[in-house]
Amino acid sequence: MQKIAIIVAGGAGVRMGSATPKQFLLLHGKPVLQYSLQAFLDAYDDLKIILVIPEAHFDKGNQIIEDLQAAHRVTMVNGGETRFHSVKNGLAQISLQNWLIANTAVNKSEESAETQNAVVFVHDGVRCLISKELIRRCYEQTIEKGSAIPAVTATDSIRIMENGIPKVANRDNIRIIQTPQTFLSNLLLEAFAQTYNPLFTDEATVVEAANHPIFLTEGEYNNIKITRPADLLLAESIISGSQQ
Ligand SMILES: Nc1ccn([C@@H]2O[C@H](COP(=O)(O)OP(=O)(O)OP(=O)(O)O)[C@@H](O)[C@H]2O)c(=O)n1
Ligand SMILES: C[C@](O)(CO)[C@H](O)COP(=O)(O)O
Repeated sequence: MQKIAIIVAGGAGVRMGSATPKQFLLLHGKPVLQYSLQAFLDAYDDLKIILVIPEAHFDKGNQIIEDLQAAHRVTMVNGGETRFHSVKNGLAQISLQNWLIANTAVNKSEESAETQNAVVFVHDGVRCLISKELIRRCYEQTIEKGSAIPAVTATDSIRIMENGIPKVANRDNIRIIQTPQTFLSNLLLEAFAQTYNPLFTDEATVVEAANHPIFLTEGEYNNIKITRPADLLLAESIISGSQQ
């Protein structure tokens, strides 16, 4: 089935506190975002990427695409006000490019076009340690169940605040959610037609709000989201370890 990855890198990186948005900071001499793109390009030869970044940084995006020699596989679009709006901009590109239309004309007088399903991955550009194995696991499960949301179990003790009181939670029941959140395109396109709700923190919440179940799959502890300066140091040391 057709494979499309929407890599969202449209944020400002406020928590990182750096003038350059974190997706463009260097990790062992290469931008964080470059690692994320590379993993998807390597996972499947026939996968296309929609890269969502702020228009003001298109020059940086173009440089990354050139360094990866991937201009024929990557389309760049502008970011939105929130992550939800950035994903929506990416999804709009799928329709604009007619990627889901298969021409099934039997003869010229009876031309008809059929909409096909694709597998769409939505990935945080700043989860730069994503593995090919996880991408492939998400693809396989999506074909089988319609979605794949990577998740890992909690390793810290967890408490939930209830009216200001920290109540202990059974951490065995907690799952920490990652990306790539992966869906059949018809499910995702329908869900993203909804009006924005601030409770939409990821694609799974959007799809559930459209009354569709979502299915978790095993995530990876190394698949961290670069959010604060310490995450950058951790990623650097994980990459150093994997190169030895
Ligand atoms: N309007 C937005 C906001 C976020 N993102 C992307 O969504 C991913 C996860 O978001 P987060 O870590 O929150 O990134 P920022 O919004 O940049 O960080 P912060 O909240 O600290 O400003 C990142 O790859 C980010 O670039 C996006 O594409 N468009
Ligand atoms: C999508 C996500 O990475 C799943 O864990 C997360 O919800 C993004 O949150 P952020 O606050 O926008 O970084």
